[in-house]
Amino acid sequence: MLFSILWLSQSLFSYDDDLPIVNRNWALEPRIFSRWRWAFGSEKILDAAYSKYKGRPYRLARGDVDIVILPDEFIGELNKMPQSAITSRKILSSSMTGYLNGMNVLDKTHHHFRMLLTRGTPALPELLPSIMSRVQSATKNIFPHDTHSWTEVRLMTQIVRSIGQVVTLVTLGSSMCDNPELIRLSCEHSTNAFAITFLMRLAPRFLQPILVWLTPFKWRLERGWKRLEDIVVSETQYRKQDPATRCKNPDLLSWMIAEAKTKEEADGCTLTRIIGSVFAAGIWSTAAFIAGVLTDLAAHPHFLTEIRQEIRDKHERIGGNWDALAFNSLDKLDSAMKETVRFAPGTMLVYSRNIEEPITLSNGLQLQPGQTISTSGRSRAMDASVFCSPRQYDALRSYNEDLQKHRTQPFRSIEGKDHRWGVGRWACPGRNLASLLSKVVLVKLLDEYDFAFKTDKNGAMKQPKAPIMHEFVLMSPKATVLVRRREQNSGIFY
Ligand code: HEM
Repeated sequence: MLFSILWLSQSLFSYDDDLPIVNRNWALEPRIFSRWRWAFGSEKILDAAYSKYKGRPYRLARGDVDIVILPDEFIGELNKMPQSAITSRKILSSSMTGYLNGMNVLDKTHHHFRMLLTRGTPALPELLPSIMSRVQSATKNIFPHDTHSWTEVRLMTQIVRSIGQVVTLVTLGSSMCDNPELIRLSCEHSTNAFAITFLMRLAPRFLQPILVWLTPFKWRLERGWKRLEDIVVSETQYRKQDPATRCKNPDLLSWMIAEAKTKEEADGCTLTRIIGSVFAAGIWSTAAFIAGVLTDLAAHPHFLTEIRQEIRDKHERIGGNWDALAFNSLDKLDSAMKETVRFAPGTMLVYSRNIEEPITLSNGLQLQPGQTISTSGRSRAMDASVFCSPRQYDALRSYNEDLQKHRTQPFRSIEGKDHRWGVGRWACPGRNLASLLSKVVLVKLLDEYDFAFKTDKNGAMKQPKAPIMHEFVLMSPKATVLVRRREQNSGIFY
């Protein structure tokens, strides 16, 4: 009898598509085990699955959801599917526990996505001088001036503030982004939203709505949402009274009001949620990425010297007048950026999508509505048949491999061999901003400062590494480095 019940339940909880299942030991295993194994061992799980099933689809039990992980070859045919058949909305928001931190607005709209790409990207040259002046003053205020001794700093804490100000500039405009309260709010918002995701993904879904209130992050986040709503709703009302003149500024809020197609798209509360979600998506990821490039280069001084020289030569050639073209023609720095993101990609699972209509892939695999698919960007980035000696850091890998290709597929491009921005129609809409902004910050910091690491008792350098939790790879807020202003720098002044 017991065996019959077990057999029946096992059959009910199994799939009938014969895909191998990874990270679940038996069909009835409580999902919490998969959650915890994934939270703390995702890198090993993906590596083991890739060596076993390379080139074949498999099903990954993440604990919160079962995801069909597809090999790269299928991305091309999936990209050709209509938007009604495959979408990124729900899975992005549920992976970020949007139902707990308010990012579930991403379920309902793609208005911000369109605006960031179709309005934000073309506006970058116009926005660049404002971005540069904010980075200039933030650097002066945040980083030490002493050229003789080293100061220990929490790298992320410093960089996040600068990035928070620029993302606020792009989302709310120059009239609002210098408000210290708003800068603090944007940074804290991003931190609290991620903290909730990281912690709550450890708990079963039914307990999350209760447990989340036991964390300080939820209370802080809710206070932040309230304050952000006050600011954004009143600003929205003000701009809506006269969109022709008050929505002329190049910022996300203005574009979204001016080009809203429905009443809801221009609603102050919806816009608050969208702005908050863009803070969460853009600030921490960009700051962590910049911190990663700096520490990688500091740990490999021969690359750092070469890249500094490239910056210095460019500075002289352009007579100190940095513009988008100058930033985008730093080939060696661009190559180092690709290499850092290959090791620390923000998220190891990319191209996560929900299936909305039945799809049959060219290998005969049937994808059903309600299923979730993804690809393992991490496995590709560490595949020796894609990247030679993949576990070795080589800042000039892309530059030396094929300079022509490196230039036609720079860091900001979605055409690269790895999937740093995701793939296809729904790849990261902030990629052009993230790339340009990172270069503005890196040019200034690499030229003007030296970075070093503390040593342990054996004298070995302690380079801070981005820890991995769940599928996320992000530099810790507690990571510290030693910083010293360089006596000999090019005097780059934005
Ligand atoms: C180095 C920094 C960044 C990295 C590595 C990064 C990477 C990614 C990735 C991999 C995705 C998922 C794409 C997919 O599923 O195919 C994504 C989504 C997203 N990113 Fe970024 N991103 C960065 C910076 C930014 C910035 C600066 C912004 C905005 C100002 C931004 C806004 C977004 C948004 C809104 C989404 C969700 C898109 C949706 O609703 O479907 N990101 N990002």
